[in-house]
Amino acid sequence: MLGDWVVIRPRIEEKKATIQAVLPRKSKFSRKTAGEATEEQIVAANVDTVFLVSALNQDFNARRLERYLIMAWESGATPVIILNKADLCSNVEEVVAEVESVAFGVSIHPISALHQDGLDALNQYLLLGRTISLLGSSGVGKSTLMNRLLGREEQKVQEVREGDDRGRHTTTYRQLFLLPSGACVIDTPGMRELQLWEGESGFQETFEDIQELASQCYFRDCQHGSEPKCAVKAAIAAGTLTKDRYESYIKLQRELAFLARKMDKKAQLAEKERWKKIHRELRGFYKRR
Ligand SMILES: Nc1nc2c(ncn2[C@@H]2O[C@H](COP(=O)(O)OP(=O)(O)OP(=O)(O)O)[C@@H](O)[C@H]2O)c(=O)[nH]1
Ligand SMILES: [Zn+2]
Repeated sequence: MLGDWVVIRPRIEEKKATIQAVLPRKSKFSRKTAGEATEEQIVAANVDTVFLVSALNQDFNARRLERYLIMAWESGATPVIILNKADLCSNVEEVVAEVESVAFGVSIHPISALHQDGLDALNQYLLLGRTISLLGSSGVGKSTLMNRLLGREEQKVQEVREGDDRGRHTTTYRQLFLLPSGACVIDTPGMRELQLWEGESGFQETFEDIQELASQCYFRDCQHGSEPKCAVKAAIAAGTLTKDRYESYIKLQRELAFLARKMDKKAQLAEKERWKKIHRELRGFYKRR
């Protein structure tokens, strides 16, 4: 898996190396496999820091950022928000304040990859042995930033050799870059197509403010509908919680619940199959007696 740390045994004469062991993963980015099946597909492993890149010349989309934050927290990596194209924005501080209001305690760095402004602030994440990854919509400047970090225009693609437990080897070309500082950057198309997957704990962290409010509702199982003494509704009325953010919370909650139900169904089917097989085997066993 892209990002895995492995123990290798060099075979000097053959100019080859064998993977002896894969170290336990600290974090993983996964997505649903395409299509109907809800299977987990790991896209990248051991990412320490994920740069959530957006562009300051586009309308800031708080809802999209919330999704990205969920994925980042869920993966086990630490999210850092990069606001690129600061050169095209006249109210950077205003936007930073707006971003702060949806991303509690997450570091925010306005930069211009094109003009190499503000990049020094990123050095703290690019330490020897650390792995970072870039996540963000098309056109926000991820490739430009990558090239700046690399200190060269050309992206070099490293070959990653993987083996599965059957010992069969497949060679896949993915993108893992080594920076001059000794940090690794993972830039795979897979990271760019991430979909929500089991975002439960990431969801809790992203919507900490609403969770906190909900804990103050009079009824413990308050649905924030027609219940009296609802802290969530009170906050919306008072303007301390925006309606948009609350609606986004509800929408993402539904999405996650839907995913959970789908996975549940799959688990039930698998259990049924398992019992069918056991019964078949038992029948065979009694017949033979
Ligand atoms: N003005 C300005 N333009 C930038 C900056 N960074 C990138 N760009 C431009 O934005 C465009 C898109 O940049 P890319 O680096 O290709 O964006 P990307 O996120 O890699 O896009 P995808 O590969 O489609 O995901 C290019 O024309 C860049 O020159 C910046 O800081 N300021
Ligand atoms: Zn309530």
